[in-house]
Amino acid sequence: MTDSQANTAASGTNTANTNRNSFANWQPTAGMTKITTLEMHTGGEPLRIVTSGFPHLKGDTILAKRQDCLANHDDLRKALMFEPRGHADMYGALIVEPERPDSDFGVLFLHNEGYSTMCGHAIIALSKAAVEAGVIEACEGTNHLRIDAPAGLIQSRVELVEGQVQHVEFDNVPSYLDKAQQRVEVEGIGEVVFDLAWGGAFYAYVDADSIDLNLGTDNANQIIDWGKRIKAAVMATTDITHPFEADLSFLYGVIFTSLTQVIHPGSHSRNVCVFAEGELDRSPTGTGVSGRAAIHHAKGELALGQSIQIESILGSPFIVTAIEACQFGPHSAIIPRVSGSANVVGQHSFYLDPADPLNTGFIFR
Ligand SMILES: O=C(O)[C@H]1NCC[C@@H]1O
Repeated sequence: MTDSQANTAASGTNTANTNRNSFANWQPTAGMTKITTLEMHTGGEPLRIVTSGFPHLKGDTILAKRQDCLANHDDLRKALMFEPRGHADMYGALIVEPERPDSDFGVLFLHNEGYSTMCGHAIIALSKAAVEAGVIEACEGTNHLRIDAPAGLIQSRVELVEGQVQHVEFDNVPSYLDKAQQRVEVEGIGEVVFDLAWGGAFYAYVDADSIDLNLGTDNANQIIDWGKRIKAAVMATTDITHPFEADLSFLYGVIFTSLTQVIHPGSHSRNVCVFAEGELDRSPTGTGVSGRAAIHHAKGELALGQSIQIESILGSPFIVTAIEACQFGPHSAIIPRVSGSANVVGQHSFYLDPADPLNTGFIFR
């Protein structure tokens, strides 16, 4: 008996003309907006790259385009990040025209609360995809990319061996320790000691062992809850000022670190980042490991040229190297170099139906 005969026999009379594959013939109705994406992850952290369907953004700089997106197209960010198309921990990248004449492209980073200033896991995924998709003309050996992010110019390199991507790394913006060993009282936790550092975004770094916080996957809810509480307390008590840009002067998240809770013998430590509206980074956080390198360098624990491997809540690794020292406004800074790996998981065609009451989505967090 064929599949279709079996189907007819099992389901009774009106199924003679049933074609179970005809769902694939569905076509959008007039008025629907179509947005296509390439779906990737870097060390487990999702990246939804918008490939078509997003309106052109106005502004000569990436920060101006970021403002335009927030003011005029924020519903599209929500539609792509929130359920039912995304989820509370979704992350996205929107490719825009660069602001520097010799850059390959510009990028805005999207998350559950708004638009971040820089994103290392996204840069790793975008660099790999740019080579594989032909965004730049790639060759065997080292391919160089220049990407304009809100926080500044990011230079990445993609190593191709026999047509396969073998290694991706990027040099971040100058990163520095802003305030060391600050103390804050946090409701439900008690006194928390943190370092404030900039690595393309501002984070409060808290030693998880000092507050008895388990950084395992089985404790994700408590990590998110404590991350949100500490973020609120730090924001209420701490001056956060980028040396050049008011638009970059905000606390993005809290990074819990641990030298003891590591699963790979090669790992120096673990980073678990809670950012935006309680998003939990599955990767070790590219901007976060940049801030870590700056902190360790400032404390005399990481020399120039020295690398450490930092693992995520999943154990996925990034390697960060302090490659050179520089001055960033009033701050002694370093340039961090970060490497990690990313994979493609799919491609989507999303539709927004004006008749859908949940068009712009929802999240539970
Ligand atoms: O890798 C990073 O830098 C990012 N991952 C999610 C939060 C940060 O933007």
